Amino acid sequence: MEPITSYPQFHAQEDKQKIITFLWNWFTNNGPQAKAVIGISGGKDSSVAAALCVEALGKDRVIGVLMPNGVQSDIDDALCLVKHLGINYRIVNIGAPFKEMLKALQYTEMQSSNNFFFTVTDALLQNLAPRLRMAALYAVAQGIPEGGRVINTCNRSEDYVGYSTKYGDSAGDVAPLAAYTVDEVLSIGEALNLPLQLVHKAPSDGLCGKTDEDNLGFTYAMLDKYIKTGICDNPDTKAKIDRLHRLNKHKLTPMPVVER
Ligand SMILES: Nc1ncnc2c1ncn2[C@@H]1O[C@H](COP(=O)(O)OP(=O)(O)OC[C@H]2O[C@@H]([n+]3cccc(C(=O)O)c3)[C@H](O)[C@@H]2O)[C@@H](O)[C@H]1O
Ligand SMILES: Nc1ncnc2c1ncn2[C@@H]1O[C@H](COP(=O)(O)OP(=O)(O)OP(=O)(O)O)[C@@H](O)[C@H]1O
Repeated sequence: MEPITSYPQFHAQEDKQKIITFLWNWFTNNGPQAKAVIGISGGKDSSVAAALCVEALGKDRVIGVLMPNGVQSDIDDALCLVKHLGINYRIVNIGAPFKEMLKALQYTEMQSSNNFFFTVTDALLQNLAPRLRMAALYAVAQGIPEGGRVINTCNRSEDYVGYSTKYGDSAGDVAPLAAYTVDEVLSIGEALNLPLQLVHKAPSDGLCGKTDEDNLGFTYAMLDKYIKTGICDNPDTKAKIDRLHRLNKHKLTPMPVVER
């Protein structure tokens, strides 16, 4: 995905319908009885992705999984969404496994030696919760008698700069939003008549208390414009976006293998 000058036209209603048809076709070919299993954070991406699955498959084939890490201050937003959509949901709290894994890693840190130094960093911990959520989603999908398929909720803007945890929230069986930038996802959310407080909630990783835009150091408006037009008014921001894109390309490509 490079910035492109001939970016595809976008019409919220038409693209909404396009994704719904895509999901219907994908499930028909890859799990005609299967349910869509989706992590519901209460933010816009999971809300929009879940609503699209409901439109494509009907509410009885969509399972919301709420996965607080201990206590989640905005869990009411996730509950609001599942109730708005009328989908079945379960709460799988990742707090205990997170703590146990942290303990095991801290023990590994204590064993650090000159020839194997290891520290439990904030960055490492921030990616641990998304990976535990991925494990929970695949477990739920496998435990459903009809089978489940895990819905990836990443959008094009996040993917462009690698703003996701590899094999964490970047995982999934199908990615309905990956062709759409953040502003387009917002418009699709509005076209789906989702509660505005969810669609317009400031995106945050739910990991370190900062918004995505604080973490990235630029706004999604700037990023979206750059992806669509190749134009970035601020040279420092352009350099930052280009750098993140280059460094994170590995998240979007299949694992390299030896050619024989
Ligand atoms: N060149 C390369 N080729 C192949 N693999 C490469 C690689 N460079 C790193 N790697 C591998 O990738 C790993 C690093 O990737 P990763 O573990 O993902 O970690 P990383 O990219 O460092 O961090 C993920 C970023 O995404 C943000 N995030 C995560 C989850 C959700 C959201 C959200 O708001 O939606 C945001 C998070 O705040 C953080 O800024 C390395 O440890 C290494 O294993
Ligand atoms: N507490 C949670 N419970 C359930 N799923 C979660 C939770 N946190 C994150 N997820 C899942 O991981 C995805 C990425 O989450 P994250 O909060 O990091 O950022 P996001 O890309 O802004 O998504 P969203 O807009 O849905 O919050 C979410 O879309 C959701 O599917």
